[in-house]
Amino acid sequence: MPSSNLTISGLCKRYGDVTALAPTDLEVANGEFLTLLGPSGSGKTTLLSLIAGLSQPDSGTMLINGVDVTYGAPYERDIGMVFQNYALFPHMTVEDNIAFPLKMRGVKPTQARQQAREALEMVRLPHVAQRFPKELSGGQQQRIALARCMVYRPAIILMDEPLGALDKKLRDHMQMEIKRIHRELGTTIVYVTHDQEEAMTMSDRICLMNGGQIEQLGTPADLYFRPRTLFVADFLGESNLFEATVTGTNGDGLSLSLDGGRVQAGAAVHGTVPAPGHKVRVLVRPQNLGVKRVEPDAPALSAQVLDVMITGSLTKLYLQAPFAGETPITVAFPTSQQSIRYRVGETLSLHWQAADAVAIAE
Ligand SMILES: Nc1ncnc2c1ncn2[C@@H]1O[C@H](COP(=O)(O)OP(=O)(O)OP(=O)(O)O)[C@@H](O)[C@H]1O
Repeated sequence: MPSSNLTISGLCKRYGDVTALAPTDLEVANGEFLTLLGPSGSGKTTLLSLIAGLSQPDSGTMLINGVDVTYGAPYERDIGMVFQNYALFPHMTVEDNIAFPLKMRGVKPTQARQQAREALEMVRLPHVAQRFPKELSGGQQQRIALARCMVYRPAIILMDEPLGALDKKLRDHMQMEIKRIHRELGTTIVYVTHDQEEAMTMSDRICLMNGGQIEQLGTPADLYFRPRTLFVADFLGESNLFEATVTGTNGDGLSLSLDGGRVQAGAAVHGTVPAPGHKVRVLVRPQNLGVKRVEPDAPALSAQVLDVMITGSLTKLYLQAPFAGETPITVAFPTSQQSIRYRVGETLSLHWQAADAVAIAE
């Protein structure tokens, strides 16, 4: 495991009665791409501002490469920042914009120019060196902002919704560009977004925040397939949640009864194992849920088809059943000849592999 270059212990921030960040511990490894993800008001920007030194904590400590910077000024921390509004200097050329932080650090002009050109190569825009920011597209300006930030090789780059102002196509492209640059530079990146797909695509680990606290910290796959709470299950991707009662343990998983005890099924469990008799919710992702025509007299978890949507390569069925509550159940599978045979109103039985389902204690 690479050494940790950001260590946060008990960091806390209040604004009057509002706890923007409850006491929080977080370690970010050297070279890691960590994303702070969460709904509006969950504390992402508060945590990022504390790391940047743009605001001061009420308590706790923060080390960057082992140096205590808890109350240090932003310029005393070895960090760079990229924001949604590119904040380039409008009266300077692209090259001068990028060379600026180097000149501020006392690098000689010829050396600064050389490094600025290398940074422009890195973001694949060497031909715009003599243009002014207003002569660039939004995506180009954001790449220049990134080049200006990485040119002095900070230990950590902080990015606050850097792609928020770009349209979807450009955002997808810039996600790949940022990932490539991250791979090539090996710098630690702490990235803020409220877009779960962006977080899943880009991160080594996601720190999912809720109400000023870390709800779950782990790899995208951890959070997607092994959520610890209903909030995590619901926040990341489409989810089906079924009410069930624990009937026993079964290796790494649980045996469950669903639909008022009519059907038995299995599910994996993470963390504390709920005792028999406890109510849980079973999470099954749409692509892990199978459907069959109901066989007469066979016990089945049955649901009624509400809608059939063939969206090109993927078919989605929406169904309803009492054990799923008000929310329609979603089943997704590759489109085939079978897709057009499902009928609205017909009853189907649902099934899944125990390893593809997760029981979450309520
Ligand atoms: N300067 C401030 N004064 C008072 N309350 C604040 C201040 N800054 C943040 N808060 C409050 O702290 C909480 C966390 O806010 P924060 O901006 O960190 O959330 P966020 O997850 O970044 O949200 P968003 O995605 O909307 O930017 C919110 O309840 C917010 O209203």
